[in-house]
Amino acid sequence: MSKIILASASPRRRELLMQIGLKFEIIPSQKEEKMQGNSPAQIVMGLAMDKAEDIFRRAESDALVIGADTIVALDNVILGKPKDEADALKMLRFLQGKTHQVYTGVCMVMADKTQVFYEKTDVTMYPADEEQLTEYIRTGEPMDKAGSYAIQGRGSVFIREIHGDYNNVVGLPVAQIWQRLMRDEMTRKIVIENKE
Ligand SMILES: Cc1cn([C@H]2C[C@H](O)[C@@H](COP(=O)(O)OP(=O)(O)OP(=O)(O)O)O2)c(=O)[nH]c1=O
Repeated sequence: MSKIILASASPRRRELLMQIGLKFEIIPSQKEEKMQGNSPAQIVMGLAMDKAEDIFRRAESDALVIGADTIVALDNVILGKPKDEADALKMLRFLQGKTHQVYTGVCMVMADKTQVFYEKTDVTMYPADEEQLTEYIRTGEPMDKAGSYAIQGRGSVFIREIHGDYNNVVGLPVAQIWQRLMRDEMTRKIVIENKE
């Protein structure tokens, strides 16, 4: 039986993959995240590949390893996780009142096949003043999130509209992952073996 391994330390990703009824192991990649590429899509796919391939090298040869990375993009500026609270405030000031894109890259590695893809979601924020943003940062929620907000948490108060896959914003486009797993005979078999 082939194992499914999620190469991620993110509790959001774990929950989303559990939500679609899969059994899997978690082995987070410790690899330093180096952004490379000319577009947000290329960057997230590259980072997802780094994480998945790092874990695949150490896994049993018949494993299916899934890695992912999420970033926020607006006007050619790319936002990852904030370095500190001042950085989080800068990001939220920039995003408030505007529409940005959330990109999650996914890489699924198997011995004889690798699939790399991404999903993009448009997110529009309400305008917010300095006091609201500072108060939000004080909750600590933004600190480990790309773009310094969590749509699934208190950050939801800033969200006016989204266009696209909600789960993609939270960190894993499970619908696209599922569709791709079902399309391929080999991965479909692995899913059936690893159903919860
Ligand atoms: C925009 C947004 C991001 N996020 C999260 C998803 C990701 O966990 C995080 C972006 O950081 P990532 O570097 O993509 O992932 P991670 O470091 O949390 O986990 P790992 O590399 O081990 O897989 O931001 C939310 O939870 N809600 C949101 O609304």
